[in-house]
Amino acid sequence: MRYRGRTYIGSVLVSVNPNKDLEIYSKAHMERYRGVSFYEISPHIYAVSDNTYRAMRTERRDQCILISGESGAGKTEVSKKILQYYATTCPVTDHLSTLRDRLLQSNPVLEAFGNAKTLRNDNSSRFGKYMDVQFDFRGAPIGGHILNYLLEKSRVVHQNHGERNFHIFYQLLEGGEQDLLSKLGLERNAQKYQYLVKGCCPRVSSINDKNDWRTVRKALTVIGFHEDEVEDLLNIIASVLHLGNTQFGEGKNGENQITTEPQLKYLSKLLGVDGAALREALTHKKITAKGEEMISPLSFEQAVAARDALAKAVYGRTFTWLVVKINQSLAFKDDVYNSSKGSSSVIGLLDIYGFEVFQHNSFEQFCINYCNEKLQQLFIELTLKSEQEEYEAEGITWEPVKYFDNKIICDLVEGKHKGLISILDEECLRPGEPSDISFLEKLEDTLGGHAHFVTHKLSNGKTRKAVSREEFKLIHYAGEVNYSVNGFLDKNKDLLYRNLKEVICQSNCQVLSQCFHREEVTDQKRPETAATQFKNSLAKLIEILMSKEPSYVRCIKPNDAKQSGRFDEALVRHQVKYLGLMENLRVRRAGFAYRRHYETFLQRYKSLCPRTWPNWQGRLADGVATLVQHLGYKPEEYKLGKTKIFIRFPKTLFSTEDSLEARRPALVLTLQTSWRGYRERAKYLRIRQAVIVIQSAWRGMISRQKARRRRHAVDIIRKFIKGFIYRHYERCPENEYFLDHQRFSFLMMLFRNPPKSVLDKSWPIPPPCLTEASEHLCRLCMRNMMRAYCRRIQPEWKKQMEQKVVASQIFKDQKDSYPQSVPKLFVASRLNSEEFNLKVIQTLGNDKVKYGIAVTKYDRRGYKARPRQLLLTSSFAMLVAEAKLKQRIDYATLRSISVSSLSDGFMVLHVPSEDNKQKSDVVLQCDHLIEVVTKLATMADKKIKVNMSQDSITFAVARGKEGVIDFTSGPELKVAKCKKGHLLVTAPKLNP
Ligand SMILES: Nc1ncnc2c1ncn2[C@@H]1O[C@H](COP(=O)(O)OP(=O)(O)OP(=O)(O)O)[C@@H](O)[C@H]1O
Repeated sequence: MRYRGRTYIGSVLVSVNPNKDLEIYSKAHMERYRGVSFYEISPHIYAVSDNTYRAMRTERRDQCILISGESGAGKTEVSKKILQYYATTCPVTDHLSTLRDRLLQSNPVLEAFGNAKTLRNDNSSRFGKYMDVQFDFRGAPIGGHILNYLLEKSRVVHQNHGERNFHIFYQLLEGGEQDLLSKLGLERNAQKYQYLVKGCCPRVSSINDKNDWRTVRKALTVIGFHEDEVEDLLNIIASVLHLGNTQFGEGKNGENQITTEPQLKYLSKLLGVDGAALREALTHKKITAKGEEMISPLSFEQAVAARDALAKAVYGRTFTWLVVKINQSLAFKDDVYNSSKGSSSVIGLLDIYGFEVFQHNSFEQFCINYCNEKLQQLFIELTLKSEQEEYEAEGITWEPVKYFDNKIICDLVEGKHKGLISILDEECLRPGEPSDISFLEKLEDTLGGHAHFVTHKLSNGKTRKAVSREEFKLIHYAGEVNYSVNGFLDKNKDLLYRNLKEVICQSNCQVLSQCFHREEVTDQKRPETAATQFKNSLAKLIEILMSKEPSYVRCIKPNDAKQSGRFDEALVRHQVKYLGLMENLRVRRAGFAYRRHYETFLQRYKSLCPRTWPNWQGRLADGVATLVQHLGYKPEEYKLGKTKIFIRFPKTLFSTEDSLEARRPALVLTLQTSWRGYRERAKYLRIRQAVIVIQSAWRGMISRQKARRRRHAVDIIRKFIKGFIYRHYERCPENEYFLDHQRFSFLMMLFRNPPKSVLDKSWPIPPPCLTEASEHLCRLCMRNMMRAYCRRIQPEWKKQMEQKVVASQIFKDQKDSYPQSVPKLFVASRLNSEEFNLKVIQTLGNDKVKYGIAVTKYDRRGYKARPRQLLLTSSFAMLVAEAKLKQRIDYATLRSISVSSLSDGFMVLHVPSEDNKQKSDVVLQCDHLIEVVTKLATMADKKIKVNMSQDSITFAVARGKEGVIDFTSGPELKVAKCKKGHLLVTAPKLNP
């Protein structure tokens, strides 16, 4: 055996109670065992805890740890250490830390109410406990659930010598504040309470009730008990003590009555029931006979039994209520961890009473030992039997290991009809006067001859002494135990008189009303007996355990004296034997430490061999063979069965696990790479898909836009064509667009290219529909321009214009040289200027004609001159004077001027005279004929008539004679006298 009292058989941990603190449960120790392979480090409960935890996480299978051993072997301690390990090493969040605290704090509460000092163990669990710890997918504890089994209720009313009642009573009396005790009607002295003095052992050196009280009170708060609930709970505890002190005695009339009134008062107050009803119920019973209810008084013994039954029932049900409340506070909260619900896994911890053999064994020991038989059966099923059967089934050559199969004992206890429990139930239920002795007789009748059942009557002379007349002996797998049948029937029936039950059902204490349902009183159905209930709950427990992967911790008690360092070999040998450790060892030695289905094995380790990675295509067995060959397994290290591989030594599997661990980073990298690639590819595809969608939407939009434009264009073209066809019609739907457009275009054209000046006569041709408007517009435009022009025009320019207008009126289309004269400006001083080249060309006839010009007044402004006189400019007058044409001209008589229509510069001023002899016209040649004539005409207020002659001009010569000037056009200007005596002027032809 390894140091510090621990070793493994296969994966079974054998733990020896050191009975002292070993200082191997520190946080540092937990860290040492965390994630380390089972066999790499010295055996420890933390190794089992960690291994189970890792198995749960890697294999995703629910696990359970079965802790077994006899009372005082250290089971409860082991289960606490396991819980502590998970609480410390598992990942937790804020919410989970509350749960972790509750999980841990549930222990002191359950121990206070369910543990007691026994002869074998100062802190013996007097109930069986199976606890499920639920973990989420991250491995964090998220919930818990406790199943409790068969509380040893009889301890409430009776304890063997040297033993105590449940801890909570002593804790309350030792630790409870004085106020609290007064309120509960209690005294701080355990000796005062009948239920606490039976074992004569109120104080135990290893137990500090005062401290434990504080721990329990704190734990109740942490778990979430409401103050009212705690108050109710304490009331119930106190009421049990008061019940114990409730005494009966004979009344005046010889009837049985309660003699302790104060107790009754406290009881009615603490239990929240009517005092009189309770008094009545404790001293009378209600019997229903032939449908009629009758009340009959109880005898002294019956009243004591009824009182004790009430105390046991109240305490027992309160304990169950306590477990229910703890479960509620540990419950997995769906709403908080909804996401992880589906992926949660469970580790179950079974800490159940060990095999018990006392001096005096009763119904409780019978149930406890039956439970141990069942667990041994499970152990056999899961390890010894199934393992050997498996080798056979898998075709592995195997030398069977012999072991004792305790199924025969289980059947003896639980068998239908012929089982001990069935017989007990039958006896309890049968009419007549069944008794413990009649039960024993029935057992003898039915089970007589069974190899594992012995009674005084059935045993032979040698062994008869070992079994008393009121006992039966069972030869358990762990040893022989004598059970006294006394109390078997009562304990099995677990009956509470109906009227007592009715009273408690009326209680206004919240906890009691949850423990005692009113329907119970009315329900006619017989309740299940305690043994049957226990049998059924055990069957359920076995079912739960079977569904999980088990790990075992076998606890060994080294000595009965609870001493450290003392090893009682006989005692240990006995435990080793009954725990089946030797068989287990033999099977393990001869067998294989591990087995895995080919598929599981291949799936887990295929990455270690290039030929099996990533997928093996052939038969699974071939794949596994290839894999183990690659891993270098030696032939003695493994065997291949029909569906599984069997690995003999743990170290082989661990080295494979180590290889997997080493390979893991690369695998993770590969997975990460593939995943990232996959994710990016998916992202890319998504983007591409999105781009395609956007593109097609965009293209669709563009195409639709184009199509819309085209359609619009086509519509317009169509409207244009139609409009064009109907352009001459009245405005109608067919042409309205066209006309509008024409109108708009025309107006826009005008807007953009309006006539630049008044001289710009260009005007766009309007569409027919706008002809009239166009004319109006044109007129308006011209008028506007002209107005503007006129506003801008200078006076000289105006004068010029007026003269030009006059010139045009006279000469336009009349005289050939007119067009050339238009652009030439009239010079204001023309008539004064030298350029005014005026000379007398000819005087007709021989006579010298005297010409005279009467310059009556010279006025620079000209217009102001006397209107009746021809006003000539001085230079013009000078010229005339120079030409010695001294002639008096009465300009008022100058009625006409004759000019030819050709381009010559000749003009004849017709000067009328009364005197024909004096009369002579003036013939002048002038370069600026048009200007001169215009000015003369203007000066004469346009009353002068300008004759335009085509061929010839006749003029008057003095003395009544007439001269003629003939005009002809030729290449150049020529003046000559022709034969007829006419003056012939050849005017040059001008280019148009
Ligand atoms: N690992 C341990 N280290 C130190 N002391 C231990 C250890 N295990 C057990 N003990 C001591 O042995 C006592 C009994 O242990 P425990 O209550 O766990 O036994 P048990 O097997 O649960 O007994 P029962 O079946 O009666 O409940 C403890 O109170 C403690 O003093």
